[in-house]
Amino acid sequence: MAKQLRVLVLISGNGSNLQAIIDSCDDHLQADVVGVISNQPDALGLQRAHHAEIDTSCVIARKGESRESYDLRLQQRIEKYQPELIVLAGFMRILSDDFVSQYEGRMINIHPSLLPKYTGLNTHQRAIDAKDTEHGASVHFVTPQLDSGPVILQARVPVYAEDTAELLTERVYEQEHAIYPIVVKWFAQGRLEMKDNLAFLDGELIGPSGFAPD
Ligand SMILES: Nc1nc2c(c(=O)[nH]1)N[C@@H](CN(C=O)c1ccc(C(=O)N[C@@H](CCC(=O)O)C(=O)O)cc1)CN2
Ligand SMILES: NCC(=O)N[C@@H]1O[C@H](COP(=O)([O-])[O-])[C@@H](O)[C@H]1O
Repeated sequence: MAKQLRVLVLISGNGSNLQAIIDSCDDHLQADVVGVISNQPDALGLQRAHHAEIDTSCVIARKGESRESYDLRLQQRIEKYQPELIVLAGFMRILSDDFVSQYEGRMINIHPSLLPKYTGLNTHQRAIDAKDTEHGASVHFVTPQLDSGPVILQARVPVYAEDTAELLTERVYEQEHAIYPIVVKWFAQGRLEMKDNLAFLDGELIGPSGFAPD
């Protein structure tokens, strides 16, 4: 069997993106999810990991705990898994600069918007309120500035006049579940890297809207 990339997934909730990555892990993806860490003990994603016989762990914020203190505990837990790639999959905590610097270039996130539009939260409702006709999802490298790391791959969906945030969320989810495993595979194949806050696939610079096939 080809060498499998050691992937650690951080979650906070449902875990549908985690599930998409688990479902795509085989020789084809050349990656193994070696662990799942949640900051929420009741995250459904933990049950998904357990069902897939993947080791799980929780790092729960303590009352009044500083961001840096939490992140140090998170880092200590992460190191037990010796991951080669860290995948944020609905991980709903802003990570401190020191933490990000430890993993920059081997930590990715999926965000439910066409970055750089709509960083932060509540992206689907914001797109509807703005009467956008297009929305989507972005996979990007994680950098200290929130949702501002170099974009790797995007997927676009139409926004309809009658859309609710729930309808749009489901439409975006379908695309998220398609693109995240692709990016994990690219990383597993050694084709993806981040240099000088830019993303490269096969040595070619990836543009601001992500990889665009010829
Ligand atoms: N330093 C970075 N940290 C994180 C990044 C990043 O690019 N750089 N990506 C985010 C993921 N994310 C959106 O994709 C995101 C997660 C969380 C928040 C946020 O405002 N969190 C609040 C708490 C919100 C809550 O508990 O519901 C907070 O941490 O204070 C915004 C965007 C992951 N981290
Ligand atoms: N800013 C981070 C953020 O909003 N991420 C979003 O959280 C959801 C997690 O769903 P999941 O737990 O079912 O994968 C996904 O839609 C992801 O794009």
